Amino acid sequence: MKCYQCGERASVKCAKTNEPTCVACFVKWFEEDVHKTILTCSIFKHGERVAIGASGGKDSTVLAYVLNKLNRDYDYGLDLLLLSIDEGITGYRDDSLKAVERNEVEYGIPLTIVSYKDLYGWTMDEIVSKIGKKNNCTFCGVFRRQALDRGAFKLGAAKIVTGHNADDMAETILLNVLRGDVGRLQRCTNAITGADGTLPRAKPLKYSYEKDIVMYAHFKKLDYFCTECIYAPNAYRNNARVYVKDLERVRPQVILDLIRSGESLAIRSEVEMPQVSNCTRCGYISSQAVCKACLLLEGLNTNDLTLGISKKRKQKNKPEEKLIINEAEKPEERSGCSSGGNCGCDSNGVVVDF
Ligand SMILES: Nc1ncnc2c1ncn2[C@@H]1O[C@H](COP(=O)(O)OP(=O)(O)OP(=O)(O)O)[C@@H](O)[C@H]1O
Repeated sequence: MKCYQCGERASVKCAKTNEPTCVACFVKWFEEDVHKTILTCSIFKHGERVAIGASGGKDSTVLAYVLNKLNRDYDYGLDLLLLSIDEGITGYRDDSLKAVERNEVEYGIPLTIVSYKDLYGWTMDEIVSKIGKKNNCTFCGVFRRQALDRGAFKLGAAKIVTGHNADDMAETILLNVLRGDVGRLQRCTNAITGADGTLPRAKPLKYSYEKDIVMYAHFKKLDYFCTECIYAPNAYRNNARVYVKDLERVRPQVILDLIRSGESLAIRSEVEMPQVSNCTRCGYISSQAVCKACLLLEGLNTNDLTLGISKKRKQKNKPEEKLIINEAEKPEERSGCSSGGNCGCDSNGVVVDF
């Protein structure tokens, strides 16, 4: 087979375009594709300080490498920083952070590590030994989201970028449809979120297929850590993942189509959305008087492990949300994980935006 770009011998099939290509053309195409997303979604302003959420996994490693390259090649003028959150998971995060530390040296991007232990007084190992594996993703996701914000704020960053990819987006859209979570369904496709007062978060890989990311990391010999979190149980998200992968085998275009479907949905203007203010305890942005991280923390410190988890407690302030395509349904109350990524929590604790 010949490379569809240069006519030389093809050695790989690009997952997103389904075209045979040679390594050199694939690498160039992948970088240009991310550049195109950055431009069309107006992800950066020239001269911005940007914190890259660096977990040491494939996505954020590719993101850091490609952003660093595009920043030089296209003179974005970005001041790039690596920001890692150490959740305190022995045998998982400690190993993946070693990969980030090596990349700090290799890419010449300064790294800051913020730990749950320092911020909250608890490691995930300690939390899991107290609460067990059920709901632990809720704690981890809520804490991580806030930790990334706090770390980036401390660094003076104007924006956080994460390695969420097109497959993540497609799964998340599907999960939000399956749960009827229309508020998140509307938000989860945005390339930039955070208009509600938190630091803006951007996803430059939102149109990049996971298979292409893995291929790029392979061709560029990038140094990353490749293991699932030891505390992720059998996730409801995994069903969506398997389903999307099955569909992708039949029709690769399905991932992009799902994203475009999600992007096209809108909530009717008269629907009331949560009002955002500041947590009365920690000052962090929150749609409740006390933010979820403070509630969870209080629960841990007072042995009331339903605090911030229990559905009953949460019911009061949840606004009604309706999807434009369905007038009648009010979404079920749900508590849950805010990891927004591949957290792996089950259907008791689910939050599926980023
Ligand atoms: N501990 C962390 N520190 C900093 N950023 C993180 C951390 N965990 C996740 N992120 C950010 O959130 C994104 C999505 O995280 P998720 O847990 O879904 O992992 P993933 O899809 O396997 O990504 P990766 O391959 O980068 O680990 C990551 O790409 C990264 O940008």
